[in-house]
Amino acid sequence: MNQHFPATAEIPAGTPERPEHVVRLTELKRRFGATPALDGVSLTVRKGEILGIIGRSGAGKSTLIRCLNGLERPDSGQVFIEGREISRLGERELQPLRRRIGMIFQHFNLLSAKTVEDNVALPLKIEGRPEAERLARAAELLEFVGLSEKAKAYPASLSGGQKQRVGIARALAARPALLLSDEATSALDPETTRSILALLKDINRKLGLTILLITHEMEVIRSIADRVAVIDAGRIVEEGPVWTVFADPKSAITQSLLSGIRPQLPAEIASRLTQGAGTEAILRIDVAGEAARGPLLSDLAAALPGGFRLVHGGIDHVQQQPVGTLFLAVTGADANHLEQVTALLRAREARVEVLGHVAKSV
Ligand SMILES: Nc1ncnc2c1ncn2[C@@H]1O[C@H](COP(=O)(O)OP(=O)(O)OP(=O)(O)O)[C@@H](O)[C@H]1O
Repeated sequence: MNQHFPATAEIPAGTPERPEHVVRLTELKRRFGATPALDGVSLTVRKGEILGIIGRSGAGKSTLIRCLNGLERPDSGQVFIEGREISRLGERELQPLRRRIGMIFQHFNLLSAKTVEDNVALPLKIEGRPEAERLARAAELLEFVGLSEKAKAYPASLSGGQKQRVGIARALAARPALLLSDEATSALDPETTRSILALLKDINRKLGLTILLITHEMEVIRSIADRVAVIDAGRIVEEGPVWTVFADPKSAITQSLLSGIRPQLPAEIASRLTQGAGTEAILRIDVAGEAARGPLLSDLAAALPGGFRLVHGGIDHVQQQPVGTLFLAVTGADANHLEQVTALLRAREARVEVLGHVAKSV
């Protein structure tokens, strides 16, 4: 049942597709009138990984998904699914390829007139599988998502989290190569979101299934993604392992998307900052990985005879790596002192910025 599409003659010579690339997009462009919904997107999703694509409303996420499942044709560029170029295929040739992508949606998209087990078995019915096989697979999947007792229930009697579990079971029914999650937790409360994300992580680990996660929430990326690609105005503006992007976001849009979950200078201090000298200098220090494992604060204490106070911040863990931001108020440090401290921190691969001064103790 777990069929793989053979390499085809349609793959241009000289660009051998690599089996570890479940999805590969090259310079994808799609314009609606004057709006470039996709403006040259190149991206790969590697076998077994969870790739998160994050962007604000209008960034191009839906257009990207529609190009991936062949509902939208790009103006230019290519979409490879398991090594097969799909962007020019006709509807009939697309059908079996679409089945290689299991999708879950924000509003679950279950059929209300069908029972839970029939919803789960639907992709197999479409494939023409015999009933006994369909029901056995549905039972297996409902057990996996923890909903065996709901097999005969109808979607209306389920909670949002349960509906999404059914959606996930249905997406897995035909043993896809890729699970595509389109804002799958956006309609759920925080606790249910956590349990659905934990289930997706479990699916990735236990089944080795590749997951492409589309979201506008950094918390979702932080929880389960291995890699993140940030999309803005139809372009991938930043891409990398989640913890490195969290530790050192390069683009303004990534910084802005992270502002809700990374420590920020408290507004009451920010409003009192001046660039002239004052009694206390306010420093922002960003550390990650090895730099966050060293005795940074005791080194700082030794270098700052006037002392300092931690006014805000902390160390978080992203992909088991420490990633932290600290805001310090440094007392009695002249420009010379601050330069020495800055050099010391940079030597330890911390990023440091003197944000300004405050006239009084904060
Ligand atoms: N069929 C269409 N006709 C005209 N403009 C479109 C069409 N589809 C998308 N767009 C435009 O393309 C841009 C990208 O839209 P898209 O829906 O892909 O973004 P998105 O990131 O999915 O946004 P959201 O999170 O709000 O769904 C937007 O400016 C949108 O208005």
